[in-house]
Formats: sequence, C-alpha cells, structure tokens
Amino acid sequence: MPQAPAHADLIIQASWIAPVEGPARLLADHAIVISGTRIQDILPAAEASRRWQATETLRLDGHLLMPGLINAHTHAAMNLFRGLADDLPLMTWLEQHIWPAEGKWVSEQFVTDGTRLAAAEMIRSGTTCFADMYFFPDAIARVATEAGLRASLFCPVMDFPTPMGQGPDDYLRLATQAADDWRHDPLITIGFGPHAPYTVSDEPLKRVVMLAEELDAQVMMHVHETAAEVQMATDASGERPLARLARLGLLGPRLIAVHMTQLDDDEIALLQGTGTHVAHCPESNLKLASGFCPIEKLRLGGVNVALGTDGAASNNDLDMIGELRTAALLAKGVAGAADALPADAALAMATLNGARALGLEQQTGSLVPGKQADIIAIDLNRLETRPLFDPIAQVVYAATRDQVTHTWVAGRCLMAGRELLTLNSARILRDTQTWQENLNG
Ligand SMILES: CSC[C@H]1O[C@@H](n2cnc3c(O)ncnc32)[C@H](O)[C@@H]1O
Ligand SMILES: [Zn+2]
Repeated sequence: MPQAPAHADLIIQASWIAPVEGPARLLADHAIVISGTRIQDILPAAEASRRWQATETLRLDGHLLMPGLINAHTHAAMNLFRGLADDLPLMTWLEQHIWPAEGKWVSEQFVTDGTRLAAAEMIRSGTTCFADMYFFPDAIARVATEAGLRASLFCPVMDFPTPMGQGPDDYLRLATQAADDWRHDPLITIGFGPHAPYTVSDEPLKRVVMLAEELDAQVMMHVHETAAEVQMATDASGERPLARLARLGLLGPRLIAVHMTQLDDDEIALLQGTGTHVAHCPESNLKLASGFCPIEKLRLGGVNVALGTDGAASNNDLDMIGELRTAALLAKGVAGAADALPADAALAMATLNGARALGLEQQTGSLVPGKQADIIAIDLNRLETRPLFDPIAQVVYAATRDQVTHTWVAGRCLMAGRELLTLNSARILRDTQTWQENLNG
C-alpha cells in the first residue's frame, strides 16, 4: 500500500542544491521540505511530491538553493556613514572621522534607522544571519526582529565614553542586561564585543572572560588589524596583542578574532590549539590598506575562518556574494597559489564556518534536515552566469548579489522575486535621505 503523503508547510524545488555539509557537494533536481522553522527533508524533486503534501510549493528552475550567507562581522548601523570618509588608513579614518561622527550623531534612532538600511541590503544580497558589533544593541535586536533576520549582537566594551555609556562598568552592565532580556529569543544571540586590544585594558577584559563563561556567550574583538597596532603594543609593553589576550584568558572557542592581518606561524598554531575563530574581512582590509590575513595558512592550519564585510563605512557595502569572490581571489594572490581557498572552501567560509564561530552550528550554516530553514535562492539562468559547468564555482567567481531572488530565515520568506516582504524600501530611502541631509548640514 502506498503511504499517504505527510504534511509540510513549504516545498522548494530547484535545479541545484549546495548543502555545504553532508555527503553530497551538489544535488541536482532536488527539493527542500520545510515544516515550521525547520528543514524537514531534502530529496529528489520527483519523490518530494509523492511523499509530501505542502501548503505551498515553489519551483525555481535554473536556481541554486544554498544556506543563507552569514556575515560574521559587521557594524550594521554604520551604513549611514557609507562614503563619509574614504581612502584613509584605519587610525586616521577612526580617530579623525568616524569616532567624531559617532560622538555627534549616534543615538538609538540613528542605530535603528542605520540597521534597517543595512538589514534591507543584507536580505537583498542573501545574508540570513549577521554578527554585529555596535552601540544600542537593543535597537539592533528590535530591527533584526522586524526584518526577520538572525543576529548575534556583540555589545561594545571600551575604556572610554561613547554615546552608549561612560566606561566599562556601564558597558558590561548593559551587555549583561541585554543577554538576559533576549535570552529566549530564537533569532537573537547576545555576546561581548570588546573593541580592540588598544581600546580595552586588562581589568575589563578579565571581566569579559568571566562573564562570557558565566553567560555562555561568544566574544568578538578586532585583533591585529594592522602592523602599526602590533608595533605600538610591542613598543609599549614588549608583548604582541595576541599574546596579551592569551595571557588574559581570552583565546578559546568563545573568541572570534576579527581581521588578523598580522600572524606568524606560532600565532597560527596558538589559534588552532585554543580553538579561537577568525573573522576575515578582506574588502575592509583592502580599502583601509590594513594588510592581508593569511587565509590559506589558517585554513590548512586547522583554524576556523568565517567571513565578514565589516561596516559599510570601510567596505563600502554589505554584499557577502561580492565578499566571497574577493576572499577567494585574494587568498590565491596572498598564498601565491591558484588552488588556495577553492570555491567550496570559500562557500563554507561564508556559511558553515560563520555559524560555527557564532556558536550557531546546530541551528544554521548548512542545509541539513533538522536545522533551521535559513536558505537563499540564486538565479543562475542569466547571461552573466552561462554557460554553467559548476554552480558552486559560478556563485563564488561570477554571480552578483542581484541574482539572489529569495531569502528565507527560519522558514519565513523575507524576500521573494527580489521583493522585500518585511521591510519598506521607500520608507528606508526617505529616512536615509533625512540622515544624509543631517550629516551634510
Ligand atoms: C565597539 S565596536 C564599534 C566601534 O568599532 C568601530 N569600528 C568599525 N570598524 C572598525 C575597524 O575595522 N577597526 C576598528 N574599529 C572599527 C566603530 O566605528 C565603533 O566605534
Ligand atoms: Zn569591525
């Protein structure tokens, strides 16, 4: 007797699926079955219609389904500073332009409007989860919720006053409060974001280590972004910043060290041995001329490397498809080897490795039954991506973000046929125009 089909909410059929994890690198003419927020099944399309009856079935011929992209490091609200200060090195950019602008303009409303602009850009370019490090994390969490995005929010910790607080006591109290307020939210995770070794002293860093352990939270920090950062610390104390962080107990699987353009072989072994993650932001590093992260050495050395854009004030976009291409090409140039960071490894960096770094591997980062349905569809049936020999290589080396047609997070559709379903583009453009006039005035 043939079995009656089981019920599901959504079936998405596509020409190809790149699960990123599991036995198959690519599945042709398969379907993903979704019930509630989760992936229920992945099976040949012909079998899916026999075994499952869904409220909605979507056929996406010529499309590739893949895990949503995970932006492992950004400052979403800084979208409102896009183009404010270009063609400058890191410390001039920060000290003479960005920090003064933040002191003048950053408020809860600024962060709300800037994050909304960023959320729209992220959904339109296939990002389903972002790791943010910025002021007023509650405002960021509220906008992420409104947009339907998954977010890991790293609450800032610095030695000095900012629009959000006077010093470490304020920042650590606010972070602890945010962790408590959002602890039951399925899409929001709270962590600690000590800004950088040169802005946070030993005492608050030790408190971050203790609190992160107590609250089972991840920690994100800009580390070894430039040679000057390492030189200044070494001149002042005789200790490289990474060695200092190791001495303070920060290294380990809770830490996501962002940038890491300065690394010797012993430091790579230290990262591997402690299980410390790296968030690579190639376009920001290139634009600020910060240096080159040795991706291939890290990858072959067994370090988990995730991919991020950094903020739009130093990138100048939040395009993870573009970042993927830059990362793949730059890794080859830096390693002097055309087989460095091959396409599949680059795709894993932008998906599964990000989930691993953020402590979200059980939930997202790959297309596996039981995981959350964080999925994107990319239309490869375009002149720019034909002929088509390998859909994964095509996404990494040839596709652009406007080919992302659909974005789902936890089974909810945030964009269909490039139409945003949770955010109002016209309103975002109006609010952004108002901020542009304010900042110009
Ligand atoms: C406490 S995190 C927010 C803080 O970080 C600043 N920032 C943005 N991008 C970078 C970067 O690449 N290196 C160092 N600091 C950065 C941002 O402007 C905020 O002040
Ligand atoms: Zn950053």
